[in-house]
Amino acid sequence: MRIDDIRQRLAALGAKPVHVQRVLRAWAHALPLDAGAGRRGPALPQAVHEALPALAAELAGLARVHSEHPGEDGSARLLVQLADNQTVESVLLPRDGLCVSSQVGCAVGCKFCMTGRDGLLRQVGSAEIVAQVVLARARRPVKKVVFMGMGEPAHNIDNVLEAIQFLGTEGGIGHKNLVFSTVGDPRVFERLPQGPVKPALALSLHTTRADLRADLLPKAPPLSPDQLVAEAEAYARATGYPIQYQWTLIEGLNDTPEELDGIVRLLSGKYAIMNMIPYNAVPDLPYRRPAWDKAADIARQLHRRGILTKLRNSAGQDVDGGCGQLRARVIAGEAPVRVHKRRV
Ligand SMILES: C[S@@+](CC[C@H](N)C(=O)[O-])C[C@H]1O[C@@H](n2cnc3c(N)ncnc32)[C@H](O)[C@@H]1O
Ligand code: SF4
Repeated sequence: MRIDDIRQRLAALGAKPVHVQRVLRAWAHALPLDAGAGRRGPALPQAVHEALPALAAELAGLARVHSEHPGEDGSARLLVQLADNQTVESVLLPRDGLCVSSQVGCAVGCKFCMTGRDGLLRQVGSAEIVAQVVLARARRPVKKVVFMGMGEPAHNIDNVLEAIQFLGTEGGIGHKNLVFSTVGDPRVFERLPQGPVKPALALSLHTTRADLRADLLPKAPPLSPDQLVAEAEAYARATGYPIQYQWTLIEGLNDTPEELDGIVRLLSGKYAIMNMIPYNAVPDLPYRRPAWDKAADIARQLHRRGILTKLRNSAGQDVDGGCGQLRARVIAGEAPVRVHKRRV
């Protein structure tokens, strides 16, 4: 379901724009849909008022918690069941953040990512994206939303941008606290600068070598790392927020001295933060997580060479690392693993 469908249904019942906004704002903040109506503004038309219980039930059915898995770091991973029983993952992050999913599955097929293994199953509608925020807000405050869960937001850009625009207005989230995470796609560089709500951009770079990137991210658009950085830099300068480069650090693959030289060449002088996230191993895949000390040394070296670098663990990794792993385990009928790893 799209947010626009809800707007149109309310309008068909006689709701004026001010009523529609009031109902949607209440929803976005996990309040009863009639919260505030008649107190600080006009009462809702009778037909709208009468339709609210059914609408509330329908919106609640867009996303339900199938299971909840608290992590050691204050995060909690939610397996979220959509109305057609498909499931996606949302992660409640420490410090009022939320990671949401934009697709069930993903067509990019990154070789190291669990989400990409079965291809794309379906798009997540804009209302279903907001419903993940509403579910989270029923549990704790949400002041930042990152699109780093399952799926490639660029492949569902209309729904994702509709959700971003809504969250940045009625949803009350600061624009730079909405983070669009992508492998990089011409549609992103064309559409993001045009929107009234401009999110921050996280670019999953992973390597500075065009040949390795084409191999690891087989269905990502054929933009070279140099082209991606040039496009992203233009967006950073236009918005005033730095690009967050994502680098999933994989042992022996993109943790080499040549890659560090490549990063320095590509990102020196750029308005950028390099986020290095050691890989969470996925069963049956040949990729390995580097030792924490080695990852820390890489981050230090980059820092010394002038690249603002942060070494991070992905949140909730003790309750099933990279996005898509929890869903896969539950589908396979296995209990989520709990492993103890060093935290940042
Ligand atoms: C799941 S993707 C979703 C957003 C978008 N498709 C992208 O690739 O940026 C978000 C981030 O998770 C990372 N990721 C995927 N699998 C991972 C794993 N097993 N361990 C650590 N990071 C992983 C990706 O590299 C990407 O930077
Ligand atoms: S890392 Fe992102 S783009 Fe790649 S398969 Fe996973 S979800 Fe899709």
